[in-house]
Amino acid sequence: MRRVGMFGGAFDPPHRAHVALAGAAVQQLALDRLYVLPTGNAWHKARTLSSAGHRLAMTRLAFAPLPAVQVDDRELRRTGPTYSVETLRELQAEHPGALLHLLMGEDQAAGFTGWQAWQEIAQLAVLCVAGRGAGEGIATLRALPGVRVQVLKLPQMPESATDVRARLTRGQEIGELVGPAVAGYIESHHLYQNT
Ligand SMILES: Nc1ncnc2c1ncn2[C@@H]1O[C@H](COP(=O)(O)OP(=O)(O)OP(=O)(O)O)[C@@H](O)[C@H]1O
Ligand SMILES: O=C(O)c1ccc[n+]([C@@H]2O[C@H](COP(=O)([O-])O)[C@@H](O)[C@H]2O)c1
Repeated sequence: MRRVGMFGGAFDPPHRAHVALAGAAVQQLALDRLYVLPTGNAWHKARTLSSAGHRLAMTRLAFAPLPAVQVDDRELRRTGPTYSVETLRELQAEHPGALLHLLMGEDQAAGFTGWQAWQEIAQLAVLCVAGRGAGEGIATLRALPGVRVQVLKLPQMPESATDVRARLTRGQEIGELVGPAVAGYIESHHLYQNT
């Protein structure tokens, strides 16, 4: 296993931009495996996330069409705040010699120096960014010494989990945003009715 990716997120819920980003990364970075990890304790987010069980189930459904993806629940099982550096250390130990790639959207790139041990993350992995704005996040990363940055070629994608949740509270359709499997799960479990 020579090229390994990591893509973390709240996935509350996962939507089509997440899957498009993952698919583009597998192809453009020639990843042998991409670990997709729902976040356990998202210390950096203000709102309380949906339960780990629901987010894990939806993440499995959303990424099922991508054979290189392995949905991994280790961050959900870990106690304390979720730090990506811990996961990258584990992946490095599990795949000695592999080139690690950390995937993120540009909004996360913009705040990267606020991440726990970001310098170590930059040593452990190539940062692979999908545009989600005017380019400031990518410029921020490129200005950091010792950071390897790769920009994924993708059209700008307007989807956000915030928008999906807002639509659900208004009783609007979300199938186009999340795909039929996740939409069916949300409907059958009555999720996001009051968020
Ligand atoms: N439309 C998008 N374009 C590019 N990257 C995205 C997009 N949506 C999410 N991402 C990236 O996917 C990762 C996980 O995102 P997350 O699960 O927080 O979804 P979100 O849509 O940003 O959620 P929320 O609206 O609740 O903040 C992050 O790195 C984020 O930048
Ligand atoms: O490790 C950190 O300090 C850190 C700080 C902010 C975000 N992250 C990770 O970045 C990923 C995307 O975060 P989010 O908020 O867009 O879901 C998710 O896996 C988070 O755990 C990680």
